[in-house]
Amino acid sequence: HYHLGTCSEKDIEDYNQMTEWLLSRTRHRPKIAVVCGSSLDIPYFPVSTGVSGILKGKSCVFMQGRFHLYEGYSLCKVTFPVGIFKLLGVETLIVTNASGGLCQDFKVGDIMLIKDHINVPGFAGQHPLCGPNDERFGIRIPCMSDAYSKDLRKLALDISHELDYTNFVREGVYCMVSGPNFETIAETRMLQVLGCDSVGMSTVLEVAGAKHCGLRVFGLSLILLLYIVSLDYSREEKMRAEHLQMMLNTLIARSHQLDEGINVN
Ligand SMILES: O=P(O)(O)O[C@H]1O[C@H](CO)[C@@H](O)[C@H]1O
Ligand code: HPA
Repeated sequence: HYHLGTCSEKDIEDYNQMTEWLLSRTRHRPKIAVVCGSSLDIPYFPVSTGVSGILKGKSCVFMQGRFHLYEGYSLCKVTFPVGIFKLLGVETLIVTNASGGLCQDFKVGDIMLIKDHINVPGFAGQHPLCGPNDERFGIRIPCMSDAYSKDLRKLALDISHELDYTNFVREGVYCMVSGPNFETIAETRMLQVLGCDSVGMSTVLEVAGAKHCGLRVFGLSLILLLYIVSLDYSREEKMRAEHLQMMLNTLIARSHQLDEGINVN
């Protein structure tokens, strides 16, 4: 059932059943959940599959692929896995995605640590937390100003130094659009003006859900393509200013022609 809007009684029942089902089938009690976007593939896994296991000594649950709004899933469905993670006892959510670079300093292949986001569907009322608040998960109006854990970002930056990755690890603001088309040039310019460093069609809804239920969030975005619409108009502006001045001067210089014309008529 595809609907945009809040969770129904049935969805809440789904949460409980799914959690029970998962807990009964694995001895793992993961504290970390990883949503693998297009940038991170678990080999041999069909789309939107979950798996839990031990990675580097830590019990983790992974989700291969995710639900996107543009696929027709409801907002509730998109954030459903996050609620499940919470009920499973997860404390930290790691989200990854592939996005288009808007920041002029970025290069294709850069890894952007997400420091903040802009929720474009949210501006249009398409927000997974709209509707009656599910108190099991969190408060009615959650704070979103510190959605991406500062500590985890600091740790990631330290690690990028240790690994000698600093020339391609960046930090930036991720913007979610609903898709499914890539952005027009005018939209790209708009997003750049709004302070977005990259744009994609996911992640933000999951993060809003995660923040609502008190998960610590860390986000990584792989820059897959670059929008090369330059915002640097300074040279052109200068040229145009000269041209404008020239036009004005010429107009004034020739204005007698107009007067003469009027006089003639
Ligand atoms: O964000 P993930 O899931 O990585 O997917 C990204 O890749 C798709 C576009 O190629 C869009 O869905 C975009 O959001
Ligand atoms: O350029 C993009 N725009 C939106 N979504 C994307 N996902 C990967 N790249 C992009």
